[in-house]
Amino acid sequence: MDVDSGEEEGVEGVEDEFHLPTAEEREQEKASGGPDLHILQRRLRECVRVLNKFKKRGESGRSRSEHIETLISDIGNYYGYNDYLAEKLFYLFPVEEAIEFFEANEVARPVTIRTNTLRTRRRDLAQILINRGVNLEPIGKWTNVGLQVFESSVPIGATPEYLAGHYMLQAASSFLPVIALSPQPNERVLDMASAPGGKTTHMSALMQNTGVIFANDANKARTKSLTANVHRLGCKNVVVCSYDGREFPKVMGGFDRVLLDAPCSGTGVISKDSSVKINKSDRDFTLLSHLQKQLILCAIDSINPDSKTGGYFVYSTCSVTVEENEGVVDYALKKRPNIKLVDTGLSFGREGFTQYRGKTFHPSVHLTRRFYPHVHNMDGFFVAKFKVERRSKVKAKDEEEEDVPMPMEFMLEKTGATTNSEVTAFDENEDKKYIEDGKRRRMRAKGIRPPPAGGAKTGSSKKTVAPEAATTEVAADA
Ligand SMILES: C[S@@+](CC[C@H](N)C(=O)[O-])C[C@H]1O[C@@H](n2cnc3c(N)ncnc32)[C@H](O)[C@@H]1O
Repeated sequence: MDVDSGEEEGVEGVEDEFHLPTAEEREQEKASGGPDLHILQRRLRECVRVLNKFKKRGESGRSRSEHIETLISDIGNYYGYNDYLAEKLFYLFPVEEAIEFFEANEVARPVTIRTNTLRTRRRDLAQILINRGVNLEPIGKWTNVGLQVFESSVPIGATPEYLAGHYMLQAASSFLPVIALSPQPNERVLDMASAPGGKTTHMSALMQNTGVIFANDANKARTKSLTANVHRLGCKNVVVCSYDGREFPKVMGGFDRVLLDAPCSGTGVISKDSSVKINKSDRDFTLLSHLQKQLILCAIDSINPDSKTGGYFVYSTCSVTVEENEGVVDYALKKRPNIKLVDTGLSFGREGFTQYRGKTFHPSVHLTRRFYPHVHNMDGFFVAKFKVERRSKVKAKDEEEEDVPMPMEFMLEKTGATTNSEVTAFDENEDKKYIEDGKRRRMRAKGIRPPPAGGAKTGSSKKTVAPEAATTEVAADA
């Protein structure tokens, strides 16, 4: 559908006849089998146009939220989403862009392949495939192994080169978390949810078949295709295993790098699997984000913070919802004071949300990256990269300045206070013991032996404790 924002005044004459149906009229419409396609198309276009300049174009007596309600319901009907998901996805974007997103989900993404550098070079692979009648081109400057297939006179998943493991049929978005993780030769790496192995085999190639990758997946049946891909692509540094990711690091730990390409709702890959449009409910998102939060902590705890070459962790999903992405990342930051977000190293992608519909995330969440079908012509995707440090180092670091300033919500969260006034109205007498303990700990950290407990002077009782001091103390204990 072509979304016309109606910026030109010339179209106003025709558009003025538009009438937003009342709730009653919409009920009647529903009862008679829903509005026909042309009415829906027109209404979608008109609602977008009105919402773009609501003050000027809004129907008198009808609110902005009435227009939005109708628009979301019409999006659901027109593109075939349940109301719940239509609304959830709609609010990710400005009005006009939301329509572009829903439209892009109706179009298949380009077919892309990843050259397996363990077996060949991209230039050689491209030449052989061109000779077989495949029309292709490098995907973009950001990858030196990807090729986009425009058309092919042979089935791209059954050429002799495919069978010999010279390439992997892989969505362009799937390259991104591996590029961000950037595993190095001779490292010990965990791919916590790895089947069918697109990312595992990519990592194996970047590590030049050295070191070791534990390719895990909880679903044993799916590890068959994982093992098959590992063999076909000639990856000799991969050990396949099947544990629930939540059993790590008990089963294994001490990794230089970990990738958690988490199980997710798949709202980024609707063009591939349109069943997502109707089969996801509120409960699914609650359960998924709960699992993702459990997995992310286990992934973080599986990393060796003393790794000489790494100490990095990447979290990714093929979903665009905030609770599966920024919400999970923010949760991990709160639960593990020894991690920080770092730049993904990816040259494109939109910044992650630091605020969303009344929720505020840690400011460093802007370092995460979002990818969209209508913007980047690839599946919807999310990538976050963390550096994991020793917990004791974090204690020492608390004496220094934070890399990223802590917003008030975080101070409250970490101090256990629930309102701003609880921090500022700090009762020094009541908390004397804790202040003393804090001072003694800081002295010990600086190598000074503190006076015996109870004997130290706490200074003027009027002196207020800076919220930062309260925060770092709690963080150091966490
Ligand atoms: C997005 S897919 C992984 C795709 C894979 N990384 C690739 O590139 O080919 C998510 C995977 O998580 C696995 N999974 C689901 N729950 C899990 C759990 N609790 N622990 C480990 N893996 C899990 C699923 O079986 C699925 O294969």
